[in-house]
Amino acid sequence: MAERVEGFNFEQRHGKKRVRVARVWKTKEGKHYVVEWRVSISLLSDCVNSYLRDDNSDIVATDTMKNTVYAKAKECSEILSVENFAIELAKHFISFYRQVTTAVVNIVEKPWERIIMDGQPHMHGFKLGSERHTVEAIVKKSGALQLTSGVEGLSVLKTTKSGFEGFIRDKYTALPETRERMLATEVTGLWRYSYESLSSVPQKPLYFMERYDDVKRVLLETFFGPPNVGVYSPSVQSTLYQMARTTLNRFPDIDCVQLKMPNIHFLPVNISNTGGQIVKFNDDVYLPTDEPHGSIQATLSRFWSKM
Ligand SMILES: O=c1[nH]c(=O)c2[nH]c(=O)[nH]c2[nH]1
Repeated sequence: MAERVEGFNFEQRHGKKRVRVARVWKTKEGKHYVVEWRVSISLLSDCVNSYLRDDNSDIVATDTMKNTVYAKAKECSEILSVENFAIELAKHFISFYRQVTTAVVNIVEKPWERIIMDGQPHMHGFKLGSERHTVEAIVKKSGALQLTSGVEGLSVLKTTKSGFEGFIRDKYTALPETRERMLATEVTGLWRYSYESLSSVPQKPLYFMERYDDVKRVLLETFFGPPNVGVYSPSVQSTLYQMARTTLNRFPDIDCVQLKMPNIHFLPVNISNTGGQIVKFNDDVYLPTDEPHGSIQATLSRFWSKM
């Protein structure tokens, strides 16, 4: 949203980043639910006078934005998905302030999972899982919506059914071709929902929580293949594409999927000394590494998607 000021193009936004809030809900039977969110808000608003004329009369203070996170968390008397909370917050900013034209709310949910003890779900005990659920809700004054959910830190590894062959060989190429290697990555995924207005969002409070679990399941099933036989991966690229394609085919209300899948290398270990070979690699002993890593990402969207 650029505007012209003093003969320049000018774009601005302001907000509060990384506001941390936890919310607990308790049923009459004593079962507790907890979420922990890291909320970032960014407002596009008509407040150019604060930049140009030392006039803050159109500024929503970022401190007020922070307080609003806690006030809205308090107001949510029933458990709700992180998507619905993001939409509620954004809706507040665009409807409460005449100056605000667009609200952008990003939230990362910390993966607190209910503890199971002796096969029994604990009433109020939780442990931290690994991957994080993310959301971005962009809401305009008109009620137009862009809703993108995601997962980050989804670390996965398979010990076989992966290879890499037929790539370009030149004077700098040393990598042998293989049909047997480890495949490890940390998936970052984003998927954009097709709901393009506040009024079209499904009303069920836990709809997007279920979707998140379902999308994750599809991503994992496609990566690993069936439990007993797996599925062969000819490259990270091919597996990534299958994961994105299956997601779009399975979920009609998702228009666009972006996946980032770094290729995290496990190097074969071979060690020799003058006396001979100490360790000979036989698809068994590896050197795990973080860096350098391959970087592979792609976005797949339906023809009519705007992303
Ligand atoms: O699946 C892979 N894709 C690549 O692009 C690549 N490049 C590389 O060195 N190893 C691999 N593996």
